[in-house]
Amino acid sequence: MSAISFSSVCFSRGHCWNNPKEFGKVRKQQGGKLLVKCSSKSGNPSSQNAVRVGVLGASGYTGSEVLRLLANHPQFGIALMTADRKAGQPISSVFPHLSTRDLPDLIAIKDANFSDVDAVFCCLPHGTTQEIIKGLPKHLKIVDLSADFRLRDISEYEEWYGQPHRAPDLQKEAIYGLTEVLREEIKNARLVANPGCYPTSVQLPLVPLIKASLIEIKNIIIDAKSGVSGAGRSAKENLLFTEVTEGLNSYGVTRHRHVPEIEQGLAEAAGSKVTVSFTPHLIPMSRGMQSTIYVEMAPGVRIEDLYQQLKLSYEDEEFVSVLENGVIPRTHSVKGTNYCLINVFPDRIPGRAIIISVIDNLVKGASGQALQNLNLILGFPENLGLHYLPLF
Ligand SMILES: NC(=O)C1=CN([C@@H]2O[C@H](COP(=O)(O)OP(=O)(O)OC[C@H]3O[C@@H](n4cnc5c(N)ncnc54)[C@H](OP(=O)(O)O)[C@@H]3O)[C@@H](O)[C@H]2O)C=CC1
Ligand SMILES: CC(=O)N[C@@H](CCC(=O)OP(=O)(O)O)C(=O)O
Repeated sequence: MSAISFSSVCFSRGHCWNNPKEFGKVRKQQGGKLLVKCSSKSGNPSSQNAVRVGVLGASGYTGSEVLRLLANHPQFGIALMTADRKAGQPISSVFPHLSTRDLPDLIAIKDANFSDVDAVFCCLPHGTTQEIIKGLPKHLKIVDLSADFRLRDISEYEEWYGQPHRAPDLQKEAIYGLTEVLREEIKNARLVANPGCYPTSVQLPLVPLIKASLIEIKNIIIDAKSGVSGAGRSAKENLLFTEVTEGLNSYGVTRHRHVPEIEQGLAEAAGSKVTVSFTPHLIPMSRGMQSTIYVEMAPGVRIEDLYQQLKLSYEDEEFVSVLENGVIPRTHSVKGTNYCLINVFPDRIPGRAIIISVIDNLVKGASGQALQNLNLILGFPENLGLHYLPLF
């Protein structure tokens, strides 16, 4: 990263954004000074100005999504990509849709040389990640997409993940990466624990409402649904087409490992313990996630108060939008993008509200938010490389 100058270089408007409003936002965010330069070839690791990025677990779904997003990033070049079973293979044989990019072959982590790498996205299964990150050189900035550093209390990690935490010192250093909520802390982090997909979709609507004491912190019910890519790419019987298609499958009923992560974030917003009822479901689509959340409003609070609070909280946020009154968020509208769309509706039971939040589990729920976080850590505009319209 030493080759990068973060100041006084030009910003090619045509290449980076085509939306003058967004361009204006970046100017504002950077105090009117344009800080980065667009390289002519996205994702080119040899670019003189590129931050050299490693993608650990590039043969998995979130890893491949990082590769897709980085193809549109003017400053991050891919220096190395690792795999486990697929080590030694070119990316074209693992993900043919990425074969048009000039990318390095997949290698095993033990063969990776990080001396020339600035930052890594760690897209590995939880449980294996702690040991791997512990062994990485200290100069690396790390965004970890697994659950291994999300729970501040390591005894809680052991309880929910069924094994003792293997890097307690690193856990103390890790910053939880819910960007819109912890932006300032993330800017100074070396290791960011990127949130889980369900916890992202739940905390984004609930944190501002809890902070403003507009909803009760008891009786929160979360009914959540995920596309099948949420379960990763490795083969499992319950993920076969025949098991998933034309049906709805509840899982993790009464005890899903995202419960402590959700409760941790909501408790921080409330300043006291919060418990939630949470049931996830697998639905027959490849990507996308919806959380339908049932809450009790605080005494005297009206649905309009919830709506206005959410609007206010996210009015300056590019990636979280509160829809117009009455418009129902749909997973179609966020497919392939880093957006979270939210809306709030009055329940027919007086005093209760229904909140709907949608994200793409692989983007805002994983690789997109991870890129948002790495942009922040490295001092770039946080939306760099994240301008995608929905695939619908
Ligand atoms: N999928 C999603 O929507 C989300 C996932 N996450 C989290 O992100 C992480 C990655 O998820 P996802 O991409 O879906 O998972 P995948 O199963 O699709 O990919 C896992 C990757 O890790 C590699 N790998 C597996 N075991 C090892 C090991 N022992 N040592 C080194 N590399 C290994 C695999 O290599 P190979 O294929 O070559 O064996 C593959 O590249 C997980 O922790 C997941 O929980 C977070 C939010 C959302
Ligand atoms: C559909 C599906 O199986 N989804 C995964 C969650 C994906 C995710 O966010 O997982 P991490 O916490 O591991 O990062 C699950 O329920 O375990």
